[in-house]
Amino acid sequence: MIPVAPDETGFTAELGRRHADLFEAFYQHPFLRGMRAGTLAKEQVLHYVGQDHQYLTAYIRCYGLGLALSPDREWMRYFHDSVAFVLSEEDHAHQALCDFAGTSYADAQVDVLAPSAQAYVNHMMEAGRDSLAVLLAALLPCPWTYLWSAQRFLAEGTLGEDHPFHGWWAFYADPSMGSTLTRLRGLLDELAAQAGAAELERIEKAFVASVHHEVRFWQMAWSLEDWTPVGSDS
Ligand SMILES: Cc1ncc(C[n+]2csc(CCO)c2C)c(N)n1
Repeated sequence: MIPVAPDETGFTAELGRRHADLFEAFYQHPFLRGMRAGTLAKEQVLHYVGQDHQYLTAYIRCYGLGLALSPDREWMRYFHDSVAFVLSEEDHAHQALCDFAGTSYADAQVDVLAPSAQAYVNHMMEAGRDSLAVLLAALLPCPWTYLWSAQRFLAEGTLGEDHPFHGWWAFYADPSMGSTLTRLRGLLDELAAQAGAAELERIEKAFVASVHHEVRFWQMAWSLEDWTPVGSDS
């Protein structure tokens, strides 16, 4: 299953088609399989929550970079609304995971980003030093992979109210998530239509790197990645 409907046109639709294999790798990663089956260990879920809260903080900063690059007030409104959404809403998704782990959100907080989360954050922040279009391309896989996965899983019809991660899946399948994604793709389509060949190449590179980082974020949580020196036994 690919993340683009057959009748969709435009630059981001082509991006989605060209890199559908990476979206599939995201969906099939053992961590997300475990989110579907409800079989993850509590420590894996908590590792994800702690890292993801930090990731979202960085994501909000990137919206701030977008605000600084905004050519007009319409763009500013987009970033303003987006900051407000992540700042006040996205914790709800984490809450469902904390409930599963029997931990408070406050206790799930960490102050050090694991290597893979740090690499993703660095990539997005760096994209914000290029152009508005490159920044949006780096930010796009975040809502796109989550929304597409949640809608795909819900369409399978096996998500009951009693699923341990019901709140998390329902949050990302919500129509308000859909409008965030549609808006972001529309803005990037607009910018891409005016971009030259060199910028288009950087846009695609930034997008592809972020989809890779999304898959690696699962791997980080799945393997409880931290800064223990690689190859040591402890
Ligand atoms: C690693 C990681 N990637 C994507 C999301 C989902 N997400 C984060 S911000 C945002 C955009 C608007 O809310 C979305 C969909 C996440 N939580 N963590």
